[in-house]
Amino acid sequence: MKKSYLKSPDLLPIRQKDRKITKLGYSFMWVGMVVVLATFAIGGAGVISLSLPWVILATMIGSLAIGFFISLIADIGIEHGLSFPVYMRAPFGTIGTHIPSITRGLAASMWFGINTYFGATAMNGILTILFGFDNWFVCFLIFAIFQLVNTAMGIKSIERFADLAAPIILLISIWMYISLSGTATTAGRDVWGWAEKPVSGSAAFSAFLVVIFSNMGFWATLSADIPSISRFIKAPVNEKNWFKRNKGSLIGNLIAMPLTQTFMIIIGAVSYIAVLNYDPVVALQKAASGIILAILLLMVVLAQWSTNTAANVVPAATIFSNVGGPRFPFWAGVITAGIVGTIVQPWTLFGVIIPILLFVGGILSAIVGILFADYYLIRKRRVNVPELYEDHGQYKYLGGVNLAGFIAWILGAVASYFVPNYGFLVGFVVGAGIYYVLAKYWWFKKYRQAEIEDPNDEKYLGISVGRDWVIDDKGLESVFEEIPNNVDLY
Ligand SMILES: Nc1ccnc(=O)[nH]1
Repeated sequence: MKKSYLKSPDLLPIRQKDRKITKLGYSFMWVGMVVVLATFAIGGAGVISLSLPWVILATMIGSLAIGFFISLIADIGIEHGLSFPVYMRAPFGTIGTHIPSITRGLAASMWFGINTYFGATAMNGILTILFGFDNWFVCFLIFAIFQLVNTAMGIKSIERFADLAAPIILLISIWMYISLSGTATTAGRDVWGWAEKPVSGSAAFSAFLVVIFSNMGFWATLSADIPSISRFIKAPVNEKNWFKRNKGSLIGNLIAMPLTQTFMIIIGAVSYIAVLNYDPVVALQKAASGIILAILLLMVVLAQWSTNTAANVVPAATIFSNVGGPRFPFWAGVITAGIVGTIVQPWTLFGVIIPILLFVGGILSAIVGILFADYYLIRKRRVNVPELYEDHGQYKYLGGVNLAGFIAWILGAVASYFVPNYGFLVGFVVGAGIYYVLAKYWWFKKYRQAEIEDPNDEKYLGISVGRDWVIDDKGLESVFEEIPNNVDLY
């Protein structure tokens, strides 16, 4: 029997028994994701015009805010086990999903390349110290392959690496903080009071906003496609309370992430204050040497690695596998992400990272707004999941495209582009507002949606009514918790 293009095996809903990420594991994944050289850049850029306490305050506000949005969207993965590109078939259509999701896939691949490049320079530094070997491009290729293999081995393998790397990373970063603040003091600069070109009044306010929205834009990527990860988080069955059901994700998003993010921003700032360069690889090379430097550089390698697998390769590979159809499994998506991330020549991108972050944050924030409106406001968390996998089902709309989603996305992205200082919020509000009105009063009047017409819990909810969505080649079955696990239905 010919398989539907929409039924890639790696994109089917994740069942309860296959959800393997624990609360603690997810928090470790966040520590692993947050510690990455690009995070330091926000701190370093911040202390150019603001003193460190203000940069910290702005970071806490920004990362808590984005953690809140991440948590909202993560419920799609937790409730239904759906990944980002598959859920996006609802607000954008079974074909339309590809345009916004490839946008995100490209951003993720670029990040992969940037992070791999900096990891490769650190690895090169280590090999130079130990063996006198010096060729960063060879290091780039080797490092890329290690990370891709780690990702292709699946989400549990990523978590295991984070469990190992996160504690090491944290310990070394404390050490890094101490040694860099020593360097700053020696240079006669007070870590807690210094700013390179301090500003005041409205310029200070707008610098404060830039730090808030850089932090939000930074993780805006994950607030869109967190379902691709959260679908693997263990969650309680039959739990109607949103907070209790999402506990595994909330602790990571609202505690582990903001705390680590703030700490890393401090390190980036301190390294800028110490050596006037927010690339800690450079800062470290000025502040240490020999075997100590090699250990510090090892931390950079681990940090880049644990960010890349979870935050970049998983999302990109999930998306590419969705584009490629059932013959294009997750691992093929992983390889694609690696190739794309290399050919964009990421070593040229780091200098323009803050403007890119704000820009991409804006584009993605409209998508987050649309997801929020579609999932919570319009469908009220009920989803006719089997139809997401049907070529001619209710999400086909007009030739596979939901125009309400596209119009809202374009207007939201444009709006956020014109107010870059408030990028994420404007994109979110405009995207959500326009989508809500268009979808409710126009599109879904034309294209009827079963879960909106009949918002039945038993039919359209997932884990909170004990359901595992099971998509079968032959049709549309779903299995309830009442059926014992050991009965093989198919
Ligand atoms: N999605 C991402 C955001 C920030 N940094 C990354 O490496 N990836």
